[in-house]
Amino acid sequence: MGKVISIANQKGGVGKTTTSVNLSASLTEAGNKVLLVDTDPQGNATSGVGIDKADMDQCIYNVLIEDLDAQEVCVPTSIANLYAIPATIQLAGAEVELVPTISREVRLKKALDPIKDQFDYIIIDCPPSLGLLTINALTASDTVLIPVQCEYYALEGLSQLLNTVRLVQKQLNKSLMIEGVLLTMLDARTNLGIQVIEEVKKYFQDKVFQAIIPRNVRLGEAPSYGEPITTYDSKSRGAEVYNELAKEVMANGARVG
Ligand SMILES: Nc1ncnc2c1ncn2[C@@H]1O[C@H](COP(=O)(O)OP(=O)(O)OP(=O)(O)O)[C@@H](O)[C@H]1O
Ligand SMILES: [Mg+2]
Repeated sequence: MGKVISIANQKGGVGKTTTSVNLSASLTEAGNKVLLVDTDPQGNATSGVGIDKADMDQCIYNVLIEDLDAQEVCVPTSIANLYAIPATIQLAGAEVELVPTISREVRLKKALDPIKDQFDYIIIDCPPSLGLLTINALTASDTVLIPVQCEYYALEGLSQLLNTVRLVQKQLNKSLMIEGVLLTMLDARTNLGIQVIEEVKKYFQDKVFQAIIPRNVRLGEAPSYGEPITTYDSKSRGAEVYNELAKEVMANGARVG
C-alpha cells in the first residue's frame, strides 16, 4: 500500500510545487513507483513534469466532481516510474462546486484508495489555501509535509495550518501525521536564513528535515523545461538536496498507521 503525503502550506510561493515535483522525481530515482497528484488549479505540478495542460480534456476535477475513476486520468510522465494525475484550470470551479456535494471532504480519499497499492508513494501538491481541496488532500493522506520558506514571517500562518491539521485529525482522518517541516529557498549569504532556521527548529524541533533546500537557480529554471531537477541538472546542488530529502522521507518509514 502506497504512502500518501500531502505537500501543504496555505502561504503562496513557499516551494510546495517545487518540492512535490522534485521529491517525487527523487523518490523514483531511488527505486520507487510514484504518483504525483496535482490539486492546484494553477496546474504547476502538472506542467512541471512535462504534461501539456492544453492536451488534457480530463483532470482531477472530473474525479472530484464527476466521480470519474482516478485510474482514467492517471498518466505516465517522461520520467520512468513517475505517474501523474493532472490539474487544469477547470479545477478552479471545484472549491465552490464541492460545497453542496455529499461527503465533500473525502472524495479524493475515495478516489485514491483503489489505486493506492499500485504505488510506493503518492505525493499530493496542494493549492495555497485551506479550502476544500486542501482538506480533501489531508483527508486522503497518511502524512503532511510542510514547506517553510526561509524568510521574514516564516512561521506566520503556520498555526492556522496546524489547526486545520488537528481538525482533520479529529473529524476526518485520525491517523494523519506530520511527515516533517522542510526549510526552502535558503539564501546562505544572509544571516536572516540562519535566524529563520533556528526559529523553525525551536518550534518544530525534530520534525524539521535535515535537508534544507537552498535558493538555486537551476531549481527555478527546471519547471520552464517541464522537467524535475533530477533530469534537468542532476549534478546541481538542488538535485542533491532533493535526493537527500527523499532519503529522509524513506527513512521515516513506509505507511504509518
Ligand atoms: N529552491 C528554490 N530555488 C530557486 N527558486 C525556487 C526554489 N523553490 C521554488 N522556487 C521558485 O519559486 C517560485 C515559487 O515556488 P513554488 O511554485 O514551488 O511554490 P508554491 O508554494 O507551490 O507556490 P503556490 O502557492 O503558488 O502554489 C517558483 O517560481 C519556483 O520555481
Ligand atoms: Mg504550487
